[in-house]
Amino acid sequence: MSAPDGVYLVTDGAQAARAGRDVVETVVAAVAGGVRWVQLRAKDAADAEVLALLRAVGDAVPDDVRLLVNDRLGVVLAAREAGARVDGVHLGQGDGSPARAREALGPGMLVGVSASTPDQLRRAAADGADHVGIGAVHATSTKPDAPAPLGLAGATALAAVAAGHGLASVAIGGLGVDDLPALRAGGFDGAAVVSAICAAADPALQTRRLVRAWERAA
Ligand SMILES: Cc1ncc(COP(=O)(O)OP(=O)(O)O)c(N)n1
Ligand SMILES: Cc1ncsc1CCOP(=O)(O)O
Ligand SMILES: [Mg+2]
Repeated sequence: MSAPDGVYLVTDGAQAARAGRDVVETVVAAVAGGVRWVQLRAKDAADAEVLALLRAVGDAVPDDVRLLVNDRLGVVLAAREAGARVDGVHLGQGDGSPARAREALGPGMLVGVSASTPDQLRRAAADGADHVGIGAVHATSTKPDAPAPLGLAGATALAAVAAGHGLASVAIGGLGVDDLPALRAGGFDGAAVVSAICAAADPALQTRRLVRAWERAA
């Protein structure tokens, strides 16, 4: 299974609704704009709703789009058992054991872990994660309990530590088009965004801008 690369969409249903869309429409627009990595993040939804959303998104996007689920290993296991499309789970520091997720999912699925310190990166690698979300890069109103902003320099220093442990890395937190060149040049494999796409008036166009900024930095 591959590791995240390029622009990675993390969904937010409330932001999408405020912009006049649902999550499936937002994901379809982002995929039309070039996104190939999507994480369904629905903090207040019941597991059954997340599973239904996963099925709906899986039916709506091409096979080369990777689909991960935020926080909920149980939903990933249920989806796999039911034959629904799903590629892995993303776990934060308080979301349960990445080692248990790796054991349950086996080597063929993705385990992403959030990290904001070198020690968290070291443990993520030891626990069998294949990639990490490093942040928050900047302050963000999407996640009020996000770790303190690392800044671009602090985040890229952690991307180098992640690479040293054999982990792919995506940056996250307050990211926009202007951040992407420095993040890519600084060694990140991808950049994860929530509001830049979910709250955009035209999510396909905004995704194209993000993807172009990432590609130009190659
Ligand atoms: C790619 C990516 N990186 C980091 C996070 C944050 O995860 P977490 O710290 O568990 O916070 P919540 O998203 O669960 O609120 C992420 N979701 N994705
Ligand atoms: C989920 C998450 N984890 C760290 S910051 C963050 C929120 C990122 O949202 P946005 O891209 O809107 O700043
Ligand atoms: Mg979490």
